[in-house]
Amino acid sequence: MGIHEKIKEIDFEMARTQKNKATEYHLGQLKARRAKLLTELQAPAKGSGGAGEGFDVQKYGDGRVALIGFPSVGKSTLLTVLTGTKSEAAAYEFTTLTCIPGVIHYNDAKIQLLDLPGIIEGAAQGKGRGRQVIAVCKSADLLLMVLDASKPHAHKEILSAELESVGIRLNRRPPGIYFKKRKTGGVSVSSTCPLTQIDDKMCQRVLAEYKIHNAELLFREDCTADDLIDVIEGNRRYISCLYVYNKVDVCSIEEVDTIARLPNAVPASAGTRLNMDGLLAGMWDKMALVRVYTKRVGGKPDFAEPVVLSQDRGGTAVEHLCQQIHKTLVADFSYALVWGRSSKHYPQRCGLTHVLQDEDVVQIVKKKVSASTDGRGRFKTKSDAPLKIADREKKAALKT
Ligand SMILES: Nc1nc2c(ncn2[C@@H]2O[C@H](COP(=O)(O)OP(=O)(O)OP(=O)(O)O)[C@@H](O)[C@H]2O)c(=O)[nH]1
Ligand SMILES: [K+]
Ligand SMILES: [Mg+2]
Repeated sequence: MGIHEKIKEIDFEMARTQKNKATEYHLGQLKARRAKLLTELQAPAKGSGGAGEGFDVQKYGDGRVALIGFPSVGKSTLLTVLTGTKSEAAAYEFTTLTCIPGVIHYNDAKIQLLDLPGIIEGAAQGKGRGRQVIAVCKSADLLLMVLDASKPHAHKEILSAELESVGIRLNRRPPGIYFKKRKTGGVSVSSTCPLTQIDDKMCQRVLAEYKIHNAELLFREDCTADDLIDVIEGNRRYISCLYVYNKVDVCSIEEVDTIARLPNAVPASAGTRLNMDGLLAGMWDKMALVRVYTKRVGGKPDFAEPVVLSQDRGGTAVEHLCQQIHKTLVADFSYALVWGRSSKHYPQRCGLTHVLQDEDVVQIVKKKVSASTDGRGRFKTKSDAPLKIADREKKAALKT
């Protein structure tokens, strides 16, 4: 029996099992079995390398945003409008067949936008170019799920379910569960809050499905069996998503108003350039990029080209700033002076762990390099330093 049939069989069994106290554990076990099969299904086919021909696009800029949606919802039109890179748009489905990259210049940052072929129900199981599209989505920092505002809103749920089934979690954080396998001692479950959706027995049944009989579990939230499965599987991608309801030019004012009130939703029309600013602003907020302006001793901050940090790409602490500037800077780091939203006083003297905020100005002070070392210290030759002091004394003597 193939994996698809096995999944279908489990779905059938889950559908016909009544939900009650007695079947609860059995259902939990089935969920785990299903999750395992889905993971198996995603394992790359033998011999295939990365995302596939036409989809291996190099990362560029400070963040990557992917356009995902059904065919002909206006993804390519949107790419062309936002980036100026032309991606063929037409009234027939599957106009786009590969991954087309463009760049958005916004708030001094460069954001890579990727146009992709339309995907359809069943994409997760390999329909159309589903697999390749999903692989690209997994590499993105933000997804723009493009929906046709004039079409049934159920499309959003169908697409979300497809992404869910390949381990992508939209607008969610990893569950607050500490999980560690042990050699002996059985399964120990503890929690820092009341658990209303899962108990010891359920944990044991789910773990047993993964042949784990010794483990420590600590719940920091009121989690479900699905959350536990996500943590055990460990391969989930937590990605932010904006729902772009395109083609609102053909909707009534009332419909646009309803859309605008939905969470994470942006009404827009790429064809008529409606609310492109709102879309860019929404994107910027979701990406939570942190622009840091560096400043040399005695100089002005470099406001032309910020170093852009993000939680999705490593982190936003001083340490991450140093790593982005130069690979040896962390080793040479003494302290940083920080002006801006993250500092309590101007400037604040900070260490490597200090978390920066958007538009902070930072001056990095390196450890004193001994004068005899190479050119990266303040003094090039041994004679430099004493000479400067002597100069200062000479000046002072002249003044008096
Ligand atoms: N009315 C209206 N039509 C639009 C809008 N944006 C795009 N279209 C039209 O919708 C059709 C599909 O646009 P595309 O940009 O090719 O859509 P796509 O999602 O890239 O399609 P595929 O690549 O085939 O998946 C084209 O005829 C566009 O002119 C819009 O805001 N309003
Ligand atoms: K199209
Ligand atoms: Mg297209």
